[in-house]
Amino acid sequence: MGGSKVAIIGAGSVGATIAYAIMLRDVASEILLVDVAEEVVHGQVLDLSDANLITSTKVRGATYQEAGQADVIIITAGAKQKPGESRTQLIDRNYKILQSVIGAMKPIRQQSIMILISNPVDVLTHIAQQLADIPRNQVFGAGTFLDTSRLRGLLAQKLEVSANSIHAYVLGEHGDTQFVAWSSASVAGKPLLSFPEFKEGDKEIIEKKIANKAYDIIKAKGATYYGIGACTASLVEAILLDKREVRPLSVYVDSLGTVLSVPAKLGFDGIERVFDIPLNEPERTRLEESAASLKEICAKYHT
Ligand SMILES: NC(=O)C1=CN([C@@H]2O[C@H](COP(=O)(O)OP(=O)(O)OC[C@H]3O[C@@H](n4cnc5c(N)ncnc54)[C@H](O)[C@@H]3O)[C@@H](O)[C@H]2O)C=CC1
Ligand SMILES: CC(=O)C(=O)O
Repeated sequence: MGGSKVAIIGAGSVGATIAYAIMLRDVASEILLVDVAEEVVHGQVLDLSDANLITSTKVRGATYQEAGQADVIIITAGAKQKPGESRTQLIDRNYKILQSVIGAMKPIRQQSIMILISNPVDVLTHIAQQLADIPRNQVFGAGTFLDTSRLRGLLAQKLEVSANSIHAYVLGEHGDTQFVAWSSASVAGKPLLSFPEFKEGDKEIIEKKIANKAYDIIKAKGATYYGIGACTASLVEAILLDKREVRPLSVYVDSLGTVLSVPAKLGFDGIERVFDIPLNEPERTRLEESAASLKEICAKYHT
């Protein structure tokens, strides 16, 4: 493991929480923090380095150029939603920030893996794939991994089994057009919809709760960061340890001509395979609608 460097661009709430979660997993030798707010980087480095007794991961401030040479580059720089604001409403501000951040890191090391977190994550991933000058399968977004964690948490409570033992995905946009692939959800090889604890009416209630969760957290405390911190640290571990985990991630889907979340295999080389998950007719329609809505936004930002 010696020598793995993870750069985090944007040292605000999300960037610092991702750094902290990576440090607790002890999978990287060094974390490089970059932010336009130098005082924020200074404070985060001082604070995070106090965890030194329980981790061997070092943390320091760095330049964009150093970050561009890291093994994994995580982009969290940018504006966050105000209460009631949608993720897509951030696009104008965060497109400009992404352009300047990628430009400042260039030339990016050809083997680097880039993970997009800033919102709207699907659109920004698409743009980053065009700008970064590294292979497309090495640039992906956290997508609906966090929403899927939210889904499995709710199902775990209902079925009284561990969230890890539930196979179910939120797919499409990490945003308002996302949907749950109920028809393929299962526990112990048994379709979720066949469990007596799970009622038809639960689908709509659960889907609404997941779609609204970020809005509810932002209304209550201004930002979400623990969930994405934990999810992103596990993605970094999957890359550095070549775990080949299957996660719903923002990837380019050839058949849809855009970037959105479908299950994908993640390992040392980045996205190593994109899976064509079986969907019923209404779910297929929702995936296509999600793609159409993202394509409309992406069309305005083509480089
Ligand atoms: N994909 C996901 O599941 C999630 C995405 N997010 C997104 O993450 C982003 C960050 O959220 P927070 O950390 O809460 O915001 P924050 O405001 O706490 O931090 C953002 C940081 O970006 C920095 N920044 C701005 N322009 C920069 C530049 N050109 N170079 C380097 N740093 C720059 C700011 O100085 C600030 O420190 C938002 O877009 C938010 O919507 C948040 C939670 C989950
Ligand atoms: C902010 C955001 O994208 C989330 O918590 O899902």
